[in-house]
Amino acid sequence: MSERETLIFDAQSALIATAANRFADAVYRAQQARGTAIVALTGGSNGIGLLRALAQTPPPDRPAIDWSRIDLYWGDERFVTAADPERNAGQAFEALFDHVPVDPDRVHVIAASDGEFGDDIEAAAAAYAEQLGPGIAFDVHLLGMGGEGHINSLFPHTAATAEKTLPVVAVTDSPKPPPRRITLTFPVINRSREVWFLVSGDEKAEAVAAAHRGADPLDWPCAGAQGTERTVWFLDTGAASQLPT
Ligand SMILES: O=C(O)[C@H](O)[C@@H](O)[C@H](O)[C@H](O)COP(=O)(O)O
Repeated sequence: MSERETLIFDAQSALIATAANRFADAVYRAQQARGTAIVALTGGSNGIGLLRALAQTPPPDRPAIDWSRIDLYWGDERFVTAADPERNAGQAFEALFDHVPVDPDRVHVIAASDGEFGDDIEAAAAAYAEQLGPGIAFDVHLLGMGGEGHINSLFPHTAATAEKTLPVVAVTDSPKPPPRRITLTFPVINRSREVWFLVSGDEKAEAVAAAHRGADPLDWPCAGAQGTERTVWFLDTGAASQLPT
């Protein structure tokens, strides 16, 4: 039975600090249980803030992360050139992975528009699906969320959000720029053991409330993501402000 946990913090910094401690713990538990931890990362201020926090010296009660036994994937990526500062992967490397000993063979970035597949976004999406392999289950899938409820590049009332089979799709008309993106879809997100939402700001409150009342994911994509074991909402008071008390 999947559990939902909703944690509310006074400040974004406290949200990120707690998420970082829980992340280290989840990685440690996964590595103990299965030898490796498989995680899906997200961009945005909280997703990158979490990585920055993990780059700092850990507090004494946080387990040290064995970076050599972690498989890294991304929930979505902007289909821009490798050097474009908009790339989630580039931001993640700058924040953390340039500074810790990850195994390059376990870092699964989504292709850039000047990468192996050139400008062929469909080929890049198909290659990412190959990299995931059949039946992948992330130990933790991190998610940021937009004010209209988008997660990864799953926007309201779009084919990507309605996708029921393919694990990865190309988006070519994203309502939020840049228009071209590659995203994981619900069939793979919802095989994750744990799904964590990292959400701050009043402008996210309506979407947070919609997800908590079980709205239609086509209207509010955030309502469609759940972990098989646990779904955790890390919220600041602004983002939580429309939840029933
Ligand atoms: O791909 C994008 O355009 C953004 O990265 C976006 O999906 C972001 O992750 C969320 O809007 C949450 O962002 P914040 O954490 O900054 O609120």
